[in-house]
Amino acid sequence: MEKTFVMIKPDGVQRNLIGTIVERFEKKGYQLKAAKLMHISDELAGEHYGEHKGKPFYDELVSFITSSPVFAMVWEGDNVIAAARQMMGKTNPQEASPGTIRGDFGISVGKNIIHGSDSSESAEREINLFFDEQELLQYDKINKNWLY
Ligand SMILES: Nc1ncnc2c1ncn2[C@@H]1O[C@H](COP(=O)(O)OP(=O)(O)OP(=O)(O)O)[C@@H](O)[C@H]1O
Repeated sequence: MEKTFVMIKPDGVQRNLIGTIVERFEKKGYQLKAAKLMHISDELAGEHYGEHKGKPFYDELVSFITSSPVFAMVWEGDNVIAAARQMMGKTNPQEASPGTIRGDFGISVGKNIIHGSDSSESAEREINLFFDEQELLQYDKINKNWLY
């Protein structure tokens, strides 16, 4: 089963959008494997956004993502990496379609509410950056107690 890393950025947390976003994923049938409200260190921000080092918006990106807590999650399900990107919408909220998370709530390309892994390689890398293996719920091991 595929897994992806999704993170509600400081603007989404501050605007009380955690519940709305989690609900959108649950309604699509994806399962939450792990979640935590956390503060990103400069070091973790540098690792997470390493591919953008040297770009004109890099400093602004790191200072924003470390400015106040984010809500980090791991979601599991068929095709969840591509599905999450589709649910998020285009990077620039002005170009994102209505009905997508960024289209409905994003303000600017910097304050665009949410991050989601863009490939299976980045999903694995990002999940390992933010979570320890034992933080991920193993549904197959708890299935006997699962009610629905
Ligand atoms: N021109 C820009 N000015 C300001 N911020 C930008 C700009 N381009 C990208 N960003 C920020 O950097 C993040 C990473 O950029 P990237 O091109 O990887 O977009 P993305 O893959 O859609 O976003 P994310 O990686 O957050 O899911 C974007 O989500 C956005 O917040």
